[in-house]
Amino acid sequence: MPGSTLPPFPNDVRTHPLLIIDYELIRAGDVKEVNRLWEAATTIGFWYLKNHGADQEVSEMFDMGAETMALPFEELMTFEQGDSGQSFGYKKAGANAIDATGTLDTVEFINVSKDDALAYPQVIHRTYPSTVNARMENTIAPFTRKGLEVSYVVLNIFNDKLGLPKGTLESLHDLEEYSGSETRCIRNPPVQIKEAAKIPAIGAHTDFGSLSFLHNRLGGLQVLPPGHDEWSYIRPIPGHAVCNIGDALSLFSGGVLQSNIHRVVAPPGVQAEYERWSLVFFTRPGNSKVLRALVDSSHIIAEAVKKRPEKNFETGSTAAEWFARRIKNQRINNRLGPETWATSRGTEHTPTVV
Ligand SMILES: O=C(O)CCC(=O)C(=O)O
Ligand SMILES: [Fe+2]
Repeated sequence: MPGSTLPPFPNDVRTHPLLIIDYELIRAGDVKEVNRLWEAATTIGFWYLKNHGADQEVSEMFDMGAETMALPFEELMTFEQGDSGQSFGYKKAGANAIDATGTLDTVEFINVSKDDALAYPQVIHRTYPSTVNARMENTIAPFTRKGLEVSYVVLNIFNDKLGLPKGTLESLHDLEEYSGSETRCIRNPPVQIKEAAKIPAIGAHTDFGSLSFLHNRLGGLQVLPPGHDEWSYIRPIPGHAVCNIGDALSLFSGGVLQSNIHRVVAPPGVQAEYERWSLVFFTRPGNSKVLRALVDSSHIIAEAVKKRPEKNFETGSTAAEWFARRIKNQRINNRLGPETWATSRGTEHTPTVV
């Protein structure tokens, strides 16, 4: 289980360094630290976050994940996401494609909606396995609140830097509006045969929403930094979250904020022999919000859009539609051919390396 003695991340694999941002400093408005966050957000869209104060919540969420994945498979399957584009619920390994040819993913995960977590015992979107219910109020809701708190701090900084009227990004992520925001606890089994280690566990993608607050114990997360043609690992650092920007913020900001492509492969070296657990809180816009560059509210965004006429920042899609389209078309049951994969894509460029 996560937290037990795990072998260290090896030193002989390619890694990409990320800026380490101090949450306490950005929360207090430290100008230098805010500028470092802005640099990370506008170059690669990934950074480490330290001093986030969520260690206890994270550890309990991993316990929730382990308890849930230990339930009988048949029971978990009664809480499945399904094929309609709904994200909340259980996803078995092999339910998603990881590429255009329909190769299957190897991870199972449990997604819990922020709306269900915060309203519990009221059911907003769906019901969950008993292990999730048992920890809804004491584990999942506190982690959800922590993820949202971090996101609002970061969103308000971006709001300022983008020259948007006060509260614009926050209102696009109105706590009161139902949204695709969710927690996800992921389990990837150890690789049995060496060959399998070469196949990604989660295929190359950009995240669907605005901000992701990710916690890793073992390696396996890789990024393809802008201008690079080789994947690099992100080295997990104990107590540090990895934060990244998703499609929605990239679109709202006219591409100023970077939604970078990433994937998950087997952990490197001897770490491959261990189960890989990861945990994410995804902050996504309110369901009704239209994904488009906020050109009318910020001259910075208007200028950025003008400079990139080849890019479409007018999706004509609400956050709910964007999200459902991506989820639905990566489900293997919905696959008709490579075009289904293409329909599941967001703002990511097509990587030329595999
Ligand atoms: O497990 C990880 O490290 C990353 C997971 C991820 O990229 C995702 O669920 O979107
Ligand atoms: Fe991701």
